[in-house]
Amino acid sequence: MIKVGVNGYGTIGKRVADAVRAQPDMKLVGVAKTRPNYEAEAAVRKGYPLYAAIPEKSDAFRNAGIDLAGEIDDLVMQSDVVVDCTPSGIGEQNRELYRRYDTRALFQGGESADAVDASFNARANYDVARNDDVQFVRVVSCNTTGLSRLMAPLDEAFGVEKARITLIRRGGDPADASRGPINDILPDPVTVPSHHGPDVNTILPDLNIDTVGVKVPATLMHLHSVNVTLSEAPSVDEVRDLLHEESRLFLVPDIAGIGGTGQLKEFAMDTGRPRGDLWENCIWDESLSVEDNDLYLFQSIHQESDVIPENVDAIRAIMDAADQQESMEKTDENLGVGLESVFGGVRKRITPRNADD
Ligand SMILES: NC(=O)C1=CN([C@@H]2O[C@H](COP(=O)(O)OP(=O)(O)OC[C@H]3O[C@@H](n4cnc5c(N)ncnc54)[C@H](OP(=O)(O)O)[C@@H]3O)[C@@H](O)[C@H]2O)C=CC1
Ligand SMILES: O=C(OP(=O)(O)O)[C@H](O)COP(=O)(O)O
Repeated sequence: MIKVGVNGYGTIGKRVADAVRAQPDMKLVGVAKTRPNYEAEAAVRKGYPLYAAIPEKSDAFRNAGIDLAGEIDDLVMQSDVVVDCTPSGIGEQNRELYRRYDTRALFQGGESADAVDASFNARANYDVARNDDVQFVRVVSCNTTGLSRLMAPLDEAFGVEKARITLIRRGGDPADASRGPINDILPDPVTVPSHHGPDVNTILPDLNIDTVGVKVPATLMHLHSVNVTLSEAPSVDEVRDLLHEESRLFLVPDIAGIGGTGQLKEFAMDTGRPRGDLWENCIWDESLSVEDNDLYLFQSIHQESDVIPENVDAIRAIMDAADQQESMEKTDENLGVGLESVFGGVRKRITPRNADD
């Protein structure tokens, strides 16, 4: 049983805590927060032991009538792995805390690649974390996760000569009031190519990729306009079959009438996904096209949740508790990852286990 602590219980941290609880081979030791706000209340209601992330602020919890299980040092001592989900840049400051107790730690995309021993994506480079010398691993950002998951199978099957991606980035998360209201369209970053390409190269070092980013007044999901020049010229159906086999790529069927991210999120909520989360890349099936060697498609990324299964797999990888296929299948099964439309014509995914049937 892997004992897991979550330091930082916000957009990502609360989802990681729920995902860890859903894994039979993991035990959630507790979650750490700095203040007794509505998210702390939710943690208590879920029965998650609450720890004071900043010991000097412990009284705020007691004064609010919330019993603490301890302070952050206690959480770190009791955990095999801590998933640091603090705001960008704070994770790096916590490294000494984890080192003090020889506790492995996962960081998120807001931390620098230089602050860790390895950057991680389960589909593209799972084994990079399975090394005794690796104490700190970064689960790359939502955009880099979405790009790595797509590029890995394309490169393996057809070879990628050059990828050019335009990222239409949401302006902020729905609950992130500090960044709204938003009313502009910004080249962001204005410098091109953007940081996303080099970030994908922390996962796929040899991939030839250029990215540009804009920010728009939206909060629900990111949208990627993808062009990939392949070494071969596959048919659209060959590309479709390849992508369909990937559990974390959802081909949005045209018959579903899903025209945008709002309807995608509605679909997720209608199907009973917790918080309306979409752990998968959502690729518009109708957008798939191949012109000579050039593949084009649109995909949407749910920034608040696509990194969640990646964190679960990174826990097993950093503990060397499972290989890539075993971990991804276990994560997908226990979390419920792998959207399939109920509409006719959507073939059952051939998983490695089924492939021999
Ligand atoms: N949101 C997104 O779209 C994505 C974010 N990420 C990355 O995930 C990380 C977390 O982001 P996100 O969840 O959005 O951030 P949030 O602001 O939603 O949550 C961060 C949480 O950390 C807590 N916190 C603040 N300071 C500390 C501290 N010193 N010690 C412990 N906890 C603290 C805050 O809780 P409190 O109320 O207690 O202060 C807050 O709830 C960042 O690196 C980000 O780049 C990655 C992918 C997507
Ligand atoms: O943290 C994120 O976005 P944010 O910094 O706009 O909140 C997401 O990880 C996306 O970041 P990216 O667009 O730099 O990949």
